Amino acid sequence: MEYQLPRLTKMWTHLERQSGGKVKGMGEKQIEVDKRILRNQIGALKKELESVRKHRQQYRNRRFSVPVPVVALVGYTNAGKSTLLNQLTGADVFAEDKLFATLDPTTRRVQLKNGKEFLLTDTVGFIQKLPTQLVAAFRATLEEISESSLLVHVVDISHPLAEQQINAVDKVLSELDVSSIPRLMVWNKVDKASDPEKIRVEAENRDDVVCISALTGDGVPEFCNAVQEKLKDSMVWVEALVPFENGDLLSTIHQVGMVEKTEYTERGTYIKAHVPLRFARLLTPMRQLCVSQP
Ligand SMILES: Nc1nc2c(ncn2[C@@H]2O[C@H](COP(=O)(O)OP(=O)(O)OP(=O)(O)O)[C@@H](O)[C@H]2O)c(=O)[nH]1
Ligand SMILES: [Mg+2]
Repeated sequence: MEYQLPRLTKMWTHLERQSGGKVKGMGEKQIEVDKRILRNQIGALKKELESVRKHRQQYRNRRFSVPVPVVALVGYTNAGKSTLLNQLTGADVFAEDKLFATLDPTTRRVQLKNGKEFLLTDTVGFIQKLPTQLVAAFRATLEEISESSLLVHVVDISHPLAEQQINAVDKVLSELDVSSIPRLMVWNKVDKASDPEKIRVEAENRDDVVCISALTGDGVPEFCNAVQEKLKDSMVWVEALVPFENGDLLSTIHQVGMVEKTEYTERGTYIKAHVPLRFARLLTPMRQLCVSQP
């Protein structure tokens, strides 16, 4: 609409010519009416965007109180992000609509068979040359990305322009303040590629690339493992003594962290693990307890 606004005038020039000046006044009035309608619509949409934004902020705040890592799917439009989300929250992986699983329409809770879990956020697909006015409309998605623990870049590797699409996504990401967030690249649609074996070999030779087919589920377990490994990058190492009465904390550590060692002592459970930073803060008193031990 912002694109249309200054161009409205041209739509009426044919009328002017047709009726030789007589209707010119009328046409101009009509333009004013059209412009006003457009401006009102733009205003209403902006208000709506702002309320969506506030709403999502509230969701995120609530989500912050639960220390589950957030993984954001990013990528060029049509790369298969939504398909991957569906595949992960479908039959192979247990996913449930409870608590923060329904926090917003595109974030789902993914619970793996090994008891680990993370939140997976599907985002709006990127396109080349995102117009600046559109960036406002994408803001909610972009905010979601900047607050996640891991960015999964989904690529349609069967696409002839895959390389250019990767660059376009990287460019958008470089314009956001997300360079500190770990990344994982996923080559999707291997099933559709002309030479899947060649692509698999190439992916194996590279760090940070996992080959999958979101449609058939091929490679998805390996993808989950890679996500777990990568999430470790955003976690901190803690050693803590958790009193028995805080048993619920222990199960949360197992759910969201990577436990290396547990030992049952008289004073509680001694645990060594990688946990999300926010959660580590929660454990602070117990960490001191551990340090003060002889
Ligand atoms: N053959 C094949 N097709 C796939 C695969 N993954 C996704 N697709 C198809 O690709 C199309 C786009 O998939 P989406 O999941 O909607 O892509 P998206 O990245 O969410 O797209 P946007 O929402 O526009 O950003 C759909 O028709 C999918 O069925 C795959 O692994 N193999
Ligand atoms: Mg999608």
